[in-house]
Amino acid sequence: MKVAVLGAAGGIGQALSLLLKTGLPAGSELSLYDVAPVVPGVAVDLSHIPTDVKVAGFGADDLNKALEGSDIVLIPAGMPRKPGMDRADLFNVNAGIIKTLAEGIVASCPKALVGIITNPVNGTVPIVAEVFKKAGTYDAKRVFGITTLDVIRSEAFVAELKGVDVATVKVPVIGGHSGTTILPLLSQVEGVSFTDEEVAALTPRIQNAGTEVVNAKAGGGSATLSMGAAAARFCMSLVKGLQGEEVVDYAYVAVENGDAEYFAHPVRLGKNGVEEILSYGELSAFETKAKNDMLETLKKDIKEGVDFMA
Ligand SMILES: NC(=O)C1=CN([C@@H]2O[C@H](COP(=O)(O)OP(=O)(O)OC[C@H]3O[C@@H](n4cnc5c(N)ncnc54)[C@H](O)[C@@H]3O)[C@@H](O)[C@H]2O)C=CC1
Ligand SMILES: O=C([O-])CC(=O)C(=O)O
Repeated sequence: MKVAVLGAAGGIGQALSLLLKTGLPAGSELSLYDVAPVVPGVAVDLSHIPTDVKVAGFGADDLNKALEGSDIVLIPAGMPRKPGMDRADLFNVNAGIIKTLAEGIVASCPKALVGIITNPVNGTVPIVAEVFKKAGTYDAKRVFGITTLDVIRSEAFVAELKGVDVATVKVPVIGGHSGTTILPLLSQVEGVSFTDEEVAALTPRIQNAGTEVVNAKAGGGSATLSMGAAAARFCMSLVKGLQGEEVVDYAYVAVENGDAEYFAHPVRLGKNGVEEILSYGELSAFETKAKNDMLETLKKDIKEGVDFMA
């Protein structure tokens, strides 16, 4: 199994790479790529951890070498937010970065499963899909926007609020990955119930959790450690799927006849990436309204990504 991390020298990239060095199956290869000159050092540093995962670092000119033969490519490359910015404000800077990296994937590992972390995820995922379509290598089953951070935050906040063991909490989160497009389905959380007031307070807390971190870091970036943990967890789901295990996880994927062209759903993962897009089930009246209210924003975000490549 070869996993490439593009943007590996950044805040997310380093945390994620550490978790993959200690968590990938024995015999795996971890390929670290970044334009920052520190990346070979990150690889050397990680290589001193005694696990059976081989690490190599690749600088700016070696994207193709970094990607060659990759089964999974995770992309946390690009600029993070500062206080006062929305994720959408990152589009102009990050769209070009994502396009270049997607072109590298076309050239070097067109069959890889690709997990996109770079914001705004609502728009960067369509860019990657459009690059692959242009090249004739697009397979909707292999392209994922990673929304796992919304899921793990929901688990943490629900466990905290209800005083239950966090290991037992499962919270479906659908939609997109910014503001109101993030829709946690609290009505479907098993074993606990919420008052209307709790739903009305917890839903926006989950939706604004990224901003909570951005403000607390006071200009020093956005979530990196929790995102590293989230991306590592999602990567392990992809790995298990590739190894033939049946896994269900949440991700922002292309859906036919869905709420929008891309929408986070529960998906059954397997050897080809998405084996099946599962229904998100029944929504409460609160969730139905929240979903209907956010679709215009989500569709606009998606269109921005598609138009960038037109
Ligand atoms: N999907 C999600 O839930 C989340 C997404 N993010 C997003 O992830 C991205 C990265 O965030 P951080 O790691 O905090 O930023 P960072 O600034 O710490 O790291 C970004 C890295 O990307 C590298 N980079 C820039 N252009 C590149 C290129 N063309 N090729 C390869 N590497 C390149 C930089 O050199 C840097 O090392 C941001 O866009 C942020 O908004 C952040 C948190 C959660
Ligand atoms: O809020 C941000 O800019 C980073 C992010 O996507 C998150 O933490 O969910």
